Amino acid sequence: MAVLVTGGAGYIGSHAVAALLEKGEEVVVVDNLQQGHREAVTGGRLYEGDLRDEELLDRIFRENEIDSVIHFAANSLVGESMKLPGKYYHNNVYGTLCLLEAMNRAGVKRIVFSSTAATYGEPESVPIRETDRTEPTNAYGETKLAMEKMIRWFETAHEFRYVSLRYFNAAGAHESGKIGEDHDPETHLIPIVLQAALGQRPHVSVFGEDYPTEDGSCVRDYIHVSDLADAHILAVERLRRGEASAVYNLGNGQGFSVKQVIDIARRVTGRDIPAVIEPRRSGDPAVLIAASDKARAELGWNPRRSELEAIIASAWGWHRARPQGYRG
Ligand SMILES: NC(=O)c1ccc[n+]([C@@H]2O[C@H](COP(=O)([O-])OP(=O)(O)OC[C@H]3O[C@@H](n4cnc5c(N)ncnc54)[C@H](O)[C@@H]3O)[C@@H](O)[C@H]2O)c1
Ligand SMILES: O=c1ccn([C@@H]2O[C@H](COP(=O)(O)OP(=O)(O)O[C@H]3O[C@H](CO)[C@@H](O)[C@H](O)[C@H]3O)[C@@H](O)[C@H]2O)c(=O)[nH]1
Repeated sequence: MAVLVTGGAGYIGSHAVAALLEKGEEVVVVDNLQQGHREAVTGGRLYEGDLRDEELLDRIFRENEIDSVIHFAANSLVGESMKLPGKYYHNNVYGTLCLLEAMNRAGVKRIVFSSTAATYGEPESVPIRETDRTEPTNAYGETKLAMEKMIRWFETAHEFRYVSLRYFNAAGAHESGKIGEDHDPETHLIPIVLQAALGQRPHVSVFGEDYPTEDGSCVRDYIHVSDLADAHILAVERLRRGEASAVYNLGNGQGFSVKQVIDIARRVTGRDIPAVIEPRRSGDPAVLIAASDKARAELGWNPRRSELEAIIASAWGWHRARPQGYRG
């Protein structure tokens, strides 16, 4: 039986594909390569195409013996979603609807879903637990919450089983050095900081220093992409055991401000990284830190690369070896 990975040529998806292959799983990927890279798919079978192409999805389910789906494919940028909410509703919500309908037609009812800390919005308390209020402050988080709820209704009506994984901020690269983060344009903090360290950017912009945090910049919980990948394997195994649907936070439970991330990157790289204070980016909550005890207890998840220095060093290894990403 194969696992279908949507968005498997993207950053986190490609690391999940690598982890599945390491476990001996058969893997099928569908990706429209708008953000993904052919080279990032290190094995299995790749279909280049869009989730909203129903005929393609039916063909994929016909041509492969798929028992579970891991659904990464989405647009996922907080800032962009505030300018182009329609793009997010169309790709994320309608794309997920097409996927669920195709799964239902094919009788495939297990799904692991890439959800996000952005579903919570401004947290009611920190660290954030899965039972806390979900009130997104950006259109991206709103679409992800809608996708989670849509999957729940497919459980009620069609006996789907799901695991929704609400990841906090993914960072780092695969230990093989073969895959890592490469977005165009890049908007994520850690790769931007490392591009500045490489001299590819004149400076890093710090979006806001008037947040109610210790140094005024936003605080996030950074989690290594390979630790995230491991959680997906555990989630597929949970669904195969026939256990109940569930929602899990995935983070390290430690918050770092934008300024702290830049300081740690200066230490790790030994390079000067100029920073410039700029206005807030629309849609950003001040603080996002995970309580992940539930994933540890129920999934047996054990993140092994938790130190931010090690996470940044892992990303630095990739950026230094591949300064042009998959193009270089
Ligand atoms: N990066 C993070 O820190 C983070 C945190 C929380 C949640 N997430 C979620 O994890 C998932 C993966 O994030 P990522 O950082 O790897 O993003 P990414 O952009 O690198 O990967 C997404 C992949 O999906 C593909 N894709 C998008 N829409 C598609 C469509 N309609 N049909 C086919 N392929 C499509 C893209 O080409 C890309 O390869 C997303 O769903 C995102 O919302 C990411
Ligand atoms: O040049 C930059 C880029 C980012 N930031 C700040 O750094 C923090 C992290 O930003 P970024 O790396 O863009 O990640 P988030 O906006 O926190 O979102 C990521 O993390 C979320 C989970 O927390 C996921 O859902 C999203 O898909 C993923 O993009 C935020 O406070 C940004 O305002 C800057 O100050 N300067």
